[in-house]
Order: sequence, then structure tokens, then C-alpha cells
Amino acid sequence: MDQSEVNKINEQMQHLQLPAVDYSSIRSKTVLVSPTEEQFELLQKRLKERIAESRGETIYDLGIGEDGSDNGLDPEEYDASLATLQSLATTLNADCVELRRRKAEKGQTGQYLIRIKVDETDFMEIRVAVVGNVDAGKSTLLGVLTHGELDNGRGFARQRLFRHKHELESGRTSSVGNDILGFDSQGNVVNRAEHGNLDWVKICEQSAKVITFIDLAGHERYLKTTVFGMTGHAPDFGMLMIGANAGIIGMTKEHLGLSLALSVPVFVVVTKIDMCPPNILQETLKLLVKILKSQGCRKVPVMVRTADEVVLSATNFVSERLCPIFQVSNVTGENLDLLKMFLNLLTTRVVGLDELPAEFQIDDTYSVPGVGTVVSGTCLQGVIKLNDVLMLGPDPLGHFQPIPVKSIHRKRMNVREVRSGQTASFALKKIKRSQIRKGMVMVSPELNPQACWEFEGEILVLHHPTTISQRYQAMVHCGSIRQTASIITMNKDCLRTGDKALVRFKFIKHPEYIKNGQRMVFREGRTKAVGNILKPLPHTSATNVNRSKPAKMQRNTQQQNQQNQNPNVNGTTSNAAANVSANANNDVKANLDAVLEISTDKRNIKPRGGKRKRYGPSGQSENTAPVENAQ
Ligand SMILES: Nc1nc2c(ncn2[C@@H]2O[C@H](COP(=O)(O)OP(=O)(O)OP(=O)(O)O)[C@@H](O)[C@H]2O)c(=O)[nH]1
Repeated sequence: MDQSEVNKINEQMQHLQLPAVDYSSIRSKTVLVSPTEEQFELLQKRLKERIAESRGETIYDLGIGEDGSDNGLDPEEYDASLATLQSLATTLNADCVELRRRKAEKGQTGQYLIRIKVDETDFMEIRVAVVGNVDAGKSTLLGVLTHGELDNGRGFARQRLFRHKHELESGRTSSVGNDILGFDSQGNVVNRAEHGNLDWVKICEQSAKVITFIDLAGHERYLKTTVFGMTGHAPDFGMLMIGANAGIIGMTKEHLGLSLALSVPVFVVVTKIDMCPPNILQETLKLLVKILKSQGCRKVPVMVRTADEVVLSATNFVSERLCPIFQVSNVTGENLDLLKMFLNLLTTRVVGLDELPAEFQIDDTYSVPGVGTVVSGTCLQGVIKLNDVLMLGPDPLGHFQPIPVKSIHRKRMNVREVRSGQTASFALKKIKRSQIRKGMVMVSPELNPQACWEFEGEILVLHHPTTISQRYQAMVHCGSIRQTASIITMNKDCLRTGDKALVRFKFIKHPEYIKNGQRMVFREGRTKAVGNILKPLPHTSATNVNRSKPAKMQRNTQQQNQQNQNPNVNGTTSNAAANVSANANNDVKANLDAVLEISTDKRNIKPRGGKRKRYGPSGQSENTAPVENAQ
């Protein structure tokens, strides 16, 4: 079975009302011992479905029945079952790799990774945002993982990575870096550095799964970029790094709070255990566990010390509550195998969105000599194929224009399509780079996209030194949108730390494409609020574009316009919005304590300033990079 077949099954499962298949005859733990032809077919069908459900792989339990019988098989039964499982995998063009075996009430049980062998141009994609305080060892760990050479404790692995990055990304000023780690269908790492360099195309060709690390800066002065990385690059997971000796300092809690606020499941990697006295390491772990278990985080910390624990935590990690903790050394390599095994088992959180109309969010733009304008970003839903015509926008007037996709790259590799949950870059014709900005989207014409100057959102103020009142302005981060917005109205006179409110925002520079239910962060300096977009208010009248009017007049005109279109706006919110709001309330409330704690951590507060990105006349960062670096 190849990826296109997996996709086909996915499609069928979502859209067709398939008659329910009766799997009752394959529920017993011994069914694999010597299945009848009919049972074999059913087993094959079920396995195919499971692989399709998680986009190319599944973990199969051997010796565990669904019929309530005691777990475990005797050695002969086990061997026979394993042989059947292997032949099932072979018929589906998949590999079957043992993850663990253990003793059960009656004999043995085991878990096996069944992963399809994809063709050269396809691979599963998982994005991991790497966060943590300065010096936690982020770059070093990524250097060690991706280049396969240990560190010397004095920056060796990190330099390698920097040199590699510098060579590959010369000209890029963005401080969000990407590194990739590929696994083949048997779970082996495929990265092979040649003269210190990695060939991304080769890695992707040999990989069944590629982990993209979004390397986010650890210093507070780059927090804006870090927030953008977490919202704009749509990570599946967050890897929070902590230096064992330094402990939970600086931005550690801030980054944890950000992951919580954006509902990104987090695992923790404690580094430098080779140089940390045992008592300090214990203190760091104790505090970490305390924070994770606190009311605000409500996580279940799990120390991962064995391969068994890796399988357990990876298979349960989709639930946001579990928080696996690894203790590693980049110098001795201790426990790095466990971390690699865990990364190999991570599965995408985006499933079942391929059938929706395409939606691609742009997180960067490039000018490539000989190619033209290139945009990179994430396909949030649907499938985008070569030569598809998508609506690009919104421009400063809120308009979208049709534009064909002339070439698609995934991780610098030429491909014919990109699916939901995957990142890609597109070459676009007849459009200047200065006409495109981060935060714009390319969507299927079916969606009839509309731009919004204003939207209603529900926010929770995590921290503000005094009070927030109407007309307050701060940066809204939402997906790859990063723009200052001002508060036009809210359902309270003023907001203080810990307050929740329904707020109507207005972007100050240009309208944006936003959607109901999107998570957002509203921040400026030490002020932070998180929440959800409840109701985008589409811009339909030219008055919205006229920014020369006094703020108050403009507000009134817009309110009138919107009242006319939508009588619901100023009174009660719609039912759908109210539902989102109820859910958001719970999520947001859950984060409160942790983040309040975070916001009062004085060590986080450092003077702002430092290196800034250069911006061109259009407000674009002045990136120029060859097309292959766009991904
Ligand atoms: N002994 C020891 N040293 C380590 C380990 N991991 C990293 N280091 C060292 O710690 C220093 C800081 O590591 P970096 O990788 O630069 O830290 P970082 O988190 O990337 O820092 P920023 O990129 O500035 O945010 C380097 O000198 C590394 O050699 C480890 O496991 N053991």
C-alpha cells in the first residue's frame, strides 16, 4: 500500500457512509495464531484502516484481545501471531518493527510499529517547536540529533549546526530556524552529514517520516519571534529544553505557558545531566514536576527511562495531558536513543482535513532569482496540487486575487501536491514579493474568502501591570498573522490581570483573513492575553479602508455597517460563538494559574531591545534566499 492508497482510504472513510464492517470474529487475542482466510482478510482490512487513520502507520498490540480475555500468548502462539502480523504488513507494503515485548498474565504481549513504505516523494511530517531558555542546549541537541555527532560541552555540535545553517540560509534574517531528522520505514535515522552538511532532498527521499524542528530563540528579546514560531508554524508538539544545572529559569515558564495557551502538547528534555551534580538534578526535576502538576498546567509528568516507557508515553502523548520528561546528555549521548525512539513514534495531530477546501497560511516570502516570488507556509486543510488556482489575499484593500501554483517544494524537494498538516513553498507567477506579506493566505475559491478589519474575541489577561481599557493597542498573533490591533469595545470597563472579557478588536494596518475558533495571543511587552476568535467581522464596505477618519467616527461607522449586516453583533453572540466561548473558557481558565505564576517570575523581566529584523518599505522582512531554502 502506498501513500496515495492511504489517502484514498482516508477519503472514503470521511465521506462515504461505508457499511459498518463486522470485526467481531477478529477480536480474540489468538486470532493471529492461525487465522482463516476470511479472518486474514478482515485483519488486513482493519490494519489498512488503522494505518490510514494515522496517515501511514500504526502500533499493533500482539497478545491483547479486545474480547476481555486475559492478556498474553504462549511462546508458540506468539511466534505464529508475529509471523501472521509480518505477512499482513508485507501485503500492505509496510514494515513491521518490534517496539517492546513483556510478560503478561498468561505468557507474552508485544507492540509492533507497522509503517508503510512510502515512495521517494512522500513522507509523514511532524513539526516540533523547540523552546527553552538561553543555554539550555537547544542548538546543541539539534546538532547532535541531526548530524549524529556528540558535543564536547564547549559548543562543538552547535557550531556545526550554525555553520550548516549559515551556509544553507545565508541571507535569511529570520531567527526561526528549521532542522530536519528523517526516519525510514523501520525507524532508523537516515540523516548522514557529508562534510558537515545535510542534503535535505536525500533525507526526504529516504524517509518515511520527517521531524521538522522549529528552532525558536531562547532569549526574551526574541520572544516576538518565538510567539510567531509557535502560532505561525503550526507545530504539532513542543519540546521544552531545560539545562539540568541552571534549572527552570528565565523564559522556561514563559515558553511552557505559551504552549499551554496555544494547546500544543509538550514534552520536556533536561540536558547536561553529565555535568550536573545529582542533588541539583533532583531539585530541577522536583520543581519541574511540581510546576507540571500545578493547577494551571494540570499535566501528568512521566519520567522516561526505558524503551518501554518511550512506547507508553508516545502512544499516549496525543492526549495533551501527558508530559514525558527525558534526561539526556549531548556530550555522553546518554538517553539520546530514547529521545530518538520517541520522536520516531510521534504521530501527526492533523487528521481528516484533506477533504476540506484548501487553505494555506503564508509564513514567509522570498525573491528567488530566475524563479520569482516564492511563499512558504503550512497547508492547514485540503490538498493543493500543482497548477491549482488559489485565492491569494487579503491585500490592503481586503481583496483576494486568483493565482496559480507553479511549483511545489516540500523540504526543498519538488512534489506534485501538499496535504493538510504539511509545510511547503510555492513559486508564484506574475506577482511581486512586495505584494505578499506574512499572514496572507492562499485558499480555495470555494471558500469565497473575506477579509476582516475587525473581529470579536474572548480573551483572558494573563498579565498586565495596570489596567487595559478601550483603545488599548497590542500585537495580535493568530496563525501567521502578526499585526497590532486595538480594542474597540469590550464587555467590561477595564481589564486587569486574570480578567476575562469579550472584546472587539480592530487591526490597525490592513484587514486579515481569520476564522472562528482560532487561538490568539495578544501581547505587548509584559502584557499578555490569550484567547479565541469568536466572530470575524468581514469587511464589505469601503469605509473600513478609510483610515484617515478619527478613530471614534470610524468605529461608529463600522459598527453601524456591521449592525446592518449582522444584528447579533452588539447584543448577544451567536449560538455557535457561545459554544466556542464556553469551551474556550474552560481551556483558558485551566491556564490561568500557571501563567499567573509565570508572569510574576521577576527573572523573566529583562530590558527590551537588541537586534531587530530589518524591514523593507513594504513592511516585509528583507529575506532573500534560494528557492530550496524556502522550506
Ligand atoms: N556538558 C554538556 N554541555 C552541553 C550539553 N548540551 C549543551 N551543552 C553546552 O551548553 C552550551 C550552550 O548550548 P546551546 O546549544 O548553545 O544552548 P541554546 O539553548 O541553543 O542557546 P540559545 O541558542 O542561545 O538559545 C554549549 O557550550 C554546549 O556545548 C550537555 O548535554 N552536556
